[in-house]
Amino acid sequence: MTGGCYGERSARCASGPAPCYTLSMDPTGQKYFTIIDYVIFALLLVASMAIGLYYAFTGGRQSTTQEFMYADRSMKCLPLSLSLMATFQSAVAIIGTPAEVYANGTQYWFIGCCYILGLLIPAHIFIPMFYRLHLTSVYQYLELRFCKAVRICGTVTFIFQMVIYMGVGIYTPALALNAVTGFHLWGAVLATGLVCTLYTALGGLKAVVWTDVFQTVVMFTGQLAVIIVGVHQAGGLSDAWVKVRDGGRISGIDLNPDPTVRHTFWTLGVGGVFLMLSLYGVNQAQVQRYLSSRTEKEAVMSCYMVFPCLQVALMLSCLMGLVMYMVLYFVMDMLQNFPGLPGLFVACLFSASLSTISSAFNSLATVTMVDLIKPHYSMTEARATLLSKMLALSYGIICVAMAYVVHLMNSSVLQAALSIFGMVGGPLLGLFCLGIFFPCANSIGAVTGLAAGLVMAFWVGIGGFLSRMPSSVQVLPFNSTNTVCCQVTCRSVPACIVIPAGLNGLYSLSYMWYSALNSSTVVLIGLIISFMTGPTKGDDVASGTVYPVMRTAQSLLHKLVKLSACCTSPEHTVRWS
Ligand SMILES: O=C(O)CCCC[C@@H]1SC[C@@H]2NC(=O)N[C@@H]21
Ligand code: NA
Repeated sequence: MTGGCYGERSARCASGPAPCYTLSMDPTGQKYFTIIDYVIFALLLVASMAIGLYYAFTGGRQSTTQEFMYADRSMKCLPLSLSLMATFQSAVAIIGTPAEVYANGTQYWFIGCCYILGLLIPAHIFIPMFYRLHLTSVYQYLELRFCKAVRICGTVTFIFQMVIYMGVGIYTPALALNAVTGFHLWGAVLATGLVCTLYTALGGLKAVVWTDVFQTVVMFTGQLAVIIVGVHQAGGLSDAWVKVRDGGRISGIDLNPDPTVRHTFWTLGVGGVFLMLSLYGVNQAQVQRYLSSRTEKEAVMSCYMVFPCLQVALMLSCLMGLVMYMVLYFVMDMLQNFPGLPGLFVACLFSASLSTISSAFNSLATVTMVDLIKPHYSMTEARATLLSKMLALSYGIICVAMAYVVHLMNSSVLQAALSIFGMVGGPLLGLFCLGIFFPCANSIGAVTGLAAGLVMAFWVGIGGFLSRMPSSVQVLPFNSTNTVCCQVTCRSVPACIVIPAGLNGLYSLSYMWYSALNSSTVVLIGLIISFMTGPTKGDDVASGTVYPVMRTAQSLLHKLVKLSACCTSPEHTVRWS
């Protein structure tokens, strides 16, 4: 955990920029739950389970895949918008964002600017297209536009991305809880994984959406409670503001165009648009929610309504970073005098985690069934539904195993989660953009482009990670290249990786540009290969699978010209006599 201090005041705290809170702790440095905290935490799990069971034994009792995967396409925009927001608002955001704001100031808050285009483009391009194609999975689009091989590549890439992401999602809150309260790490992982797997496998998408709604309420309540108590403890709003301002936490807008600077308005506001498109435009978990809407209009409305939800979530997370100086340690100490509040905050943490990994299980089971199994094996509806439930169960087990992998990785959670999206979500976004905006792109170009995007993603992502590892590597200056040699600390024989100076620029690219870089790589390589192997003819493309960029641009231009003409025509000009 970054920042902050506990135990007796350390030298750094005395002189550090941020005021420190000396927490009275027992020698093991942990705070303990009171009984009411455990009750609140348990209530969250029981309530989530109850919602899952309710949808397992009511309505169609989850007896068809249409109900299990798409809630019989009966969902309304309000629950959907909360569920869309909750799906990618996990414990990583609840813990990582406040820690980010505390450690580096409020620059990260500018990521809110990318939500505008990041939701408008899905609402007006991706959702109408996917909805009118009556897709059963977003990867079915790839078969319609290209061929089955491209669909399978997209599906496998998505599975890879979400399996890693849900490992981070389930591990983060358990680690935080263990670090602060001594709660058994794997006990929390298993409890979360078990409850989540059961209500997802039994209740289907309806259960996932409605538990997301309930968990969002718990999430916001928990964060709000901590902020209110935190401001109160700091002596009220004005004192809190003074502490925060004097602590240098408020950052102005940073317009530095340098793409290697980690967080600027450009990396967050522009690079973030590509991140949002990869999540809210083409990610199966979100597209599945758009497709479960009663009408296309409800789906578009639910996308619009995500905007305020995300802004509130971002504001609460950033305010927590400002008001508290150590997310969990501080919470446990500050709330210690308010029995039940530590439990509420931990319930908030696990609500964020449950609402994310349940969406991951459900979307993974759907694409595995729809894209990988159903096209090859015909089976009765009952068997297909049972198999989907078994798949959700299996992904639950994989998720717990992934938590162990993440445990071994031990990197900063917020950046890890966002980097996964950039490294894997980016190429997928590029693949869909290649199909949707470039009619000339062909299947060979699509597959090659995706492969190039993934290679670029892992090369820059891992290269960047390695070149930033200060502890175990030492950069030895050479004339034109940097040799990065592992010291004896590396388990393997010290290997020397030669990084040409030019590449250093690429490796130090802000992780917030990964989505943009990787999606652009897919489009660029995809187009080059398509032209080299014979571009697709316009009329060979399946109808409804290409967005008419030129026609839309022309009609927009036409409207603008008409608008400006009518405003400047004589009968319309106001005479100022
Ligand atoms: O799982 C998490 O909470 C971390 C990933 C956040 C994904 C993106 S960041 C921009 C947008 N705002 C959110 O709260 N989630 C998405
Ligand atoms: Na969530």
